[in-house]
Amino acid sequence: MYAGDMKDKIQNSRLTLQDVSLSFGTMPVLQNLSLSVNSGEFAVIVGPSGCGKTTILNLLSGHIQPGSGAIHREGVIRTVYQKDGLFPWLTVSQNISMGLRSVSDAQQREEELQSLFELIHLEDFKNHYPHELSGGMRQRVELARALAGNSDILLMDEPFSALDYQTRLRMRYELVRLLEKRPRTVIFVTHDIEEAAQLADRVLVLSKRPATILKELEITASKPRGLTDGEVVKAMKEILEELGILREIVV
Ligand SMILES: Nc1ncnc2c1ncn2[C@@H]1O[C@H](COP(=O)(O)OP(=O)(O)OP(=O)(O)O)[C@@H](O)[C@H]1O
Repeated sequence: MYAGDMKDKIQNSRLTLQDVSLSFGTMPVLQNLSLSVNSGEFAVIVGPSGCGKTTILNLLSGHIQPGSGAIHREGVIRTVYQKDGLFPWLTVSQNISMGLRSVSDAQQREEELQSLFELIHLEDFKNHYPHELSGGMRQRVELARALAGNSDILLMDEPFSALDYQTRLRMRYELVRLLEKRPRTVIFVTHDIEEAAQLADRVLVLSKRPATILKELEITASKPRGLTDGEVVKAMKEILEELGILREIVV
């Protein structure tokens, strides 16, 4: 699937959890949780540590099954995690090609690979191995692999949290730029309130475990958003308030 067709195809990528409950042993992690992510939407999930954010992504990807409730998914899902998911024994080019296995035509695969390299500006590193790249470069390769071929939905679990602050800021802009070229439906988990406010169309603020949605915050400002843009600062304040963090710091 190529950029031109993507806007149409993305119309069909929806994700829904309906009344989902899940326990690990006797510990309830999710209780009657419902949420829905629209085609082309960038939804960010924030919430206290251990409240069930990764569990929600695992349910959405189909890695685990709910105890009760329904999950509805339409579209090809790719995941990007915090931990470097590249195969260390494969070159950058071979790693990205893993995302192109469904493209059967060799020439089409080669063209797509070339276009992905141009997109992430790493043409000179095709034959390098992951350990020869910086952390930010490795995450760009991860993004290229996730955006390769016919994916529709990206599930991203704290993808930038292992990077230094400046690289994280750059990666936010990079992600916005890449999604402009290759639109996807995104569900993005983060602890970083700035990141949420700069990237999200909608922020879902979760409660402590068992997680419920405390607040849904729509952010309509155009992207890329600056860190000190009015809407970004306002959203950060609202998220912090909802999480009870602003109150704790002030007290
Ligand atoms: N496979 C599992 N078996 C047992 N317990 C689990 C399993 N996976 C997660 N848990 C527990 O479920 C709860 C939710 O975990 P989860 O990883 O979804 O939280 P999280 O919100 O993503 O946390 P963090 O923000 O710290 O990454 C935690 O208490 C965790 O210990």
